Amino acid sequence: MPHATTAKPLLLRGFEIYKSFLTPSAQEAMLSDLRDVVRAAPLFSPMTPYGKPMSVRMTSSGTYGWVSDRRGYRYAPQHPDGTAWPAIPETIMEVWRAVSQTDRSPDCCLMNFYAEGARMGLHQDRDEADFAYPVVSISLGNEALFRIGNPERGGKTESLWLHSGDVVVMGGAARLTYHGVDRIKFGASPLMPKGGRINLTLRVVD
Ligand SMILES: O=C(O)CCC(=O)C(=O)O
Ligand SMILES: [Fe+2]
Repeated sequence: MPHATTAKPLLLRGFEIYKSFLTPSAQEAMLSDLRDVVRAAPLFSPMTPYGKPMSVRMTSSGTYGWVSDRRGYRYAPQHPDGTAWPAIPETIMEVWRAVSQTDRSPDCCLMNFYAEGARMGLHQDRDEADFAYPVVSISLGNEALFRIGNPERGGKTESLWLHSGDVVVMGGAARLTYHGVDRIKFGASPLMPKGGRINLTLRVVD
């Protein structure tokens, strides 16, 4: 498995943060797989139930993908264009197997694309059936200011910059901890010369 380190993660409010988990060549291999995913399941701009488009563009791989429209947020077995989601690439599955501490496979790999100005408000990931399974997050491309709150709404928060190749495990007592992305440092990066950030989250859905 071509990741740089399995050294002990940093712990921040129960989130396990593996800095530089993926080597530059592992990131390149993953990005190449993601180009195939996007060809099969194009990025789309989800509508919030309030009728406002989200600033990130999204797609998924796996048995389920995450969709959002005026009917609300949910996991769906098909892309909005009606086709099945492509399989989760093996380069991504390897990360899950290395850090998730479960034998269960993920059902969904949600891909968020952050263009200039995109962000994600503080939220909990709670559309999954069983919160005993972690959510595993992989960052590629531009750095993101990631904010971590508390298991309940409100209270003090802490932020850190996530870099390309970093992996975060949101599990255990922190599985329902609020988190979000305040901003990205948009610009050319070695991995993505045109700029932008990709975040992948692996999830057990049902
Ligand atoms: O982009 C990130 O780092 C976090 C994404 C996220 O929280 C989500 O997709 O639920
Ligand atoms: Fe999330």
